Amino acid sequence: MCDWDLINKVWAKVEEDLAGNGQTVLLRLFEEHPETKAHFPKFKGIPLGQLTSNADVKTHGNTVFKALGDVVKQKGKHASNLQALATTHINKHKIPPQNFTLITNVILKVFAEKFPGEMTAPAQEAFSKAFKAICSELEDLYKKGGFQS
Ligand code: HEM
Repeated sequence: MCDWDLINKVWAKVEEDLAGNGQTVLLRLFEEHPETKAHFPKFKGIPLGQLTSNADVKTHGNTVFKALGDVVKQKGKHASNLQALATTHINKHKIPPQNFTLITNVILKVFAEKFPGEMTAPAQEAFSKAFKAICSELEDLYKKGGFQS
């Protein structure tokens, strides 16, 4: 069982600057795992240094975090949210599933740095468990969706 109430408590803090926090995560993902940037038609041709001031990164950060917020607010009943994400990321964006593990690990790290007051040890544990469950459910959906890398 995941402690979704604890996760939602931290998420309320994240929402104080949803776009900015999403932007930080995307930039950190591109910095730590440069191969992930190549999956984004809008960003792949732009050097990382120029992306820090790119408004589209912030807009996409907001899009990603809005969708992730919709997942955490379901408190576990997120099957239809994950199905929608899997469908587009398999068929339209063609993102290999292990990228979800990369981004969720980056999110954990960024939250621990940015929100030390909220990201207590139990909160970190709750996020870690929830993200593992979400990534494993996405992987199952990828298998069912016949993902071809
Ligand atoms: C927390 C995990 C993630 C969430 C919640 C998320 C959410 C979204 C949403 C809501 C969209 C727009 C609607 C759609 O097409 O479904 C989107 C688009 C996209 N996502 Fe994700 N995503 C996640 C992880 C990733 C990862 C790890 C990658 C690649 C490394 C990725 C690559 C893309 C691309 C290329 C697009 C299209 C961007 C464009 O409009 O130019 N996503 N994502």
